[in-house]
Amino acid sequence: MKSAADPAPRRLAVIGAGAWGTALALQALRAGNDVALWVRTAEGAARLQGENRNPRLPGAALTGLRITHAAEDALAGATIAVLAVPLQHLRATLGALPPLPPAVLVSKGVETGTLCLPIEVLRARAPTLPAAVLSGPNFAHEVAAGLPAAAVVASDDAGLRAEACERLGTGAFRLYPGSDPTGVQLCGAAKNVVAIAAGAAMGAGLGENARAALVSRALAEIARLVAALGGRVETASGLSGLGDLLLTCTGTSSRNFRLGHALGQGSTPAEALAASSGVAEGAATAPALVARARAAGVELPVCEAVVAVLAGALSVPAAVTRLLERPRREE
Ligand SMILES: NC(=O)c1ccc[n+]([C@@H]2O[C@H](COP(=O)([O-])OP(=O)(O)OC[C@H]3O[C@@H](n4cnc5c(N)ncnc54)[C@H](O)[C@@H]3O)[C@@H](O)[C@H]2O)c1
Ligand SMILES: O=P(O)(O)OC[C@H](O)CO
Repeated sequence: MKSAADPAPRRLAVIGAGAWGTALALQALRAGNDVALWVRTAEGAARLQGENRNPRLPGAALTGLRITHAAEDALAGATIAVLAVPLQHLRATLGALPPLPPAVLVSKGVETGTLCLPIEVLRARAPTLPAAVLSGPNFAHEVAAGLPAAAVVASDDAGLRAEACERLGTGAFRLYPGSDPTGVQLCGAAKNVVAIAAGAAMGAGLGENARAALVSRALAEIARLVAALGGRVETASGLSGLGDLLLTCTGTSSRNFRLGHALGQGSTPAEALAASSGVAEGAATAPALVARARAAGVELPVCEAVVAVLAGALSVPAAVTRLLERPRREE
């Protein structure tokens, strides 16, 4: 029973009610927060309130969440905002929100055109707001179900990363504080592109050996990119790098893997994108990631192959041939 001495639960707002925002809202509730979940449209909010379930998360009841379309209500009194909209919509969403409390960004990707990472998109709106990124091998439906999982919460702000780990973590959802937000964001963006490549390899029937080789070489290119852009090489072998590559390049729940699989089986990019359910962030991120890497003088052969396939400039078999014919260097 709650005693008079128990502090009131602290408020936390989740902005975005896709699969991941909803799963994290449920997770924040389990961790003891008073949670508001902001839904983009009034119709969407009414549907979630009425049905007490999110169609993107079969089986997860939303009991206990305050679901609202009013951003002022969602953010009133909140001491942390979890920003969970797809990266390509983050800038527009932020532009329509009232002032934010310290933010935890959970989108993975690089913005088209600006080539910004999530925290850089936030900086355009709130230049000095404390910000963290949460990333790791996390399928939303498993986190929503309370199954064991881990992620890193990385920030330059030691107070925020500690608070976010405490406010969003539980025994089953193990959050590690980290101090390399640049590396974590690059790993989270790149793994979605690599998952498209892995899916394509499997869809084309190239076999398990080919996938393992592809993912290992992709890990090397991610580590080079992280180092070139000021992150730490070790981050690539952590939860946001190797951990998420393992999940997304092998788990058939991955939308990015499924998109690649369809390409490998012979769908055109337009057909594969039209058939994909939810947001496969790797598709929009691939050209932006490659452009950002090129600007830093870094070559990303696997990601560049994905860009060419998605643009319809190269078939999956031709992309494989191109990768196999590259001059060999020492590993
Ligand atoms: N689903 C996962 O398992 C998972 C896990 C970790 C990270 N992520 C990341 O979280 C982010 C959100 O993914 P998700 O899986 O929750 O998305 P989703 O595919 O479940 O839902 C898409 C969301 O985007 C919203 N949306 C559509 N058009 C919009 C617009 N114009 N402006 C603003 N919002 C719009 C929809 O309302 C919906 O809430 C992505 O960056 C993804 O990479 C997802
Ligand atoms: O379904 P995907 O490919 O967007 O992957 C979801 C998460 O990013 C996995 O960590």
